[in-house]
Amino acid sequence: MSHKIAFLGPKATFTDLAVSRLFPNELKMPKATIPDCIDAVQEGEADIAVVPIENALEGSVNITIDYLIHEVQLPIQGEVITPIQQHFMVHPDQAVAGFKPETIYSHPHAIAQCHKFLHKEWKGIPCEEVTSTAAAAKMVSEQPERKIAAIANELAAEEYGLTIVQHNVHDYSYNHTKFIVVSKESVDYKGHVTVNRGWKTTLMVMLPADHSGALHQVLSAFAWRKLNLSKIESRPMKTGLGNYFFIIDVEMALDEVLIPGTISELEALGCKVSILGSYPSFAVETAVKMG
Ligand SMILES: O=C(O)C(=O)C[C@]1(C(=O)O)C=C[C@@H](O)C=C1
Repeated sequence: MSHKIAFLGPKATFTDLAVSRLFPNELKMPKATIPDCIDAVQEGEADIAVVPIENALEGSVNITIDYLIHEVQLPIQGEVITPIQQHFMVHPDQAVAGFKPETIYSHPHAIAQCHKFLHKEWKGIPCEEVTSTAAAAKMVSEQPERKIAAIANELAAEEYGLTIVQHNVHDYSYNHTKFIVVSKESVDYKGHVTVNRGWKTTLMVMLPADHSGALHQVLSAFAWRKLNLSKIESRPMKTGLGNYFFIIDVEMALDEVLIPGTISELEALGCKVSILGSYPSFAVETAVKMG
């Protein structure tokens, strides 16, 4: 039976491209926002959600982290890292010499990945944030009479019939985004066309209040066990200024000794710890194009 995969739509977002690589033969279900994707899994409408969590230029996608911590607790069952290439595109009717956009539309992360380009080429032109890069491309395609542009990927230009005026407008050549796979059940990755980068375990750690040196002690619990951390990030608890939790990625699968031992040590320090997932990590090496 085919799985239903909720993803940040509409068709031809970067998330759509990531889904096509990881789950080429499953049924795709576009959703308007990241919380909608996660809700679809929680409510049983979809089996799996694929949502962006971190970009190499712009950092974390906070809504993904916050929604999984504060609203809907679903385990992370995988991650995939894909290259991101942003292009500047317009409706073919507007692709004429001397075109100057009145407004440029895209997803906030995409706009942030192209700040230098926007500052240099289109200083003073307002950028408006929409729910995804493909939503921006779709909008531009539906309003041929307006002098507007979108920043999106090549597939979105094809899908919505736009003309790419400038390719690769992201500010740094190493531009990759990490997407996570969220599901109630463990996920079978047979058939993926990606490189397996090993396993990871993601923990959420809340430090005890007013405990001097707590973060140092937390990190030592990993350090003396020689557990390699690939990410540590703090996010507000949303209970008061200065109250934060930490998301920690450990570069190994959940075992029976080292990670449980670390968690016991952290709990003995007064921390609250939960395991957000233990999962395989994949990478797509070349810019993705759907076949
Ligand atoms: O708008 C899209 O195409 C998305 O898939 C979202 C998103 C993001 O949230 O970071 C994904 C990858 C890129 O970094 C830009 C935008």
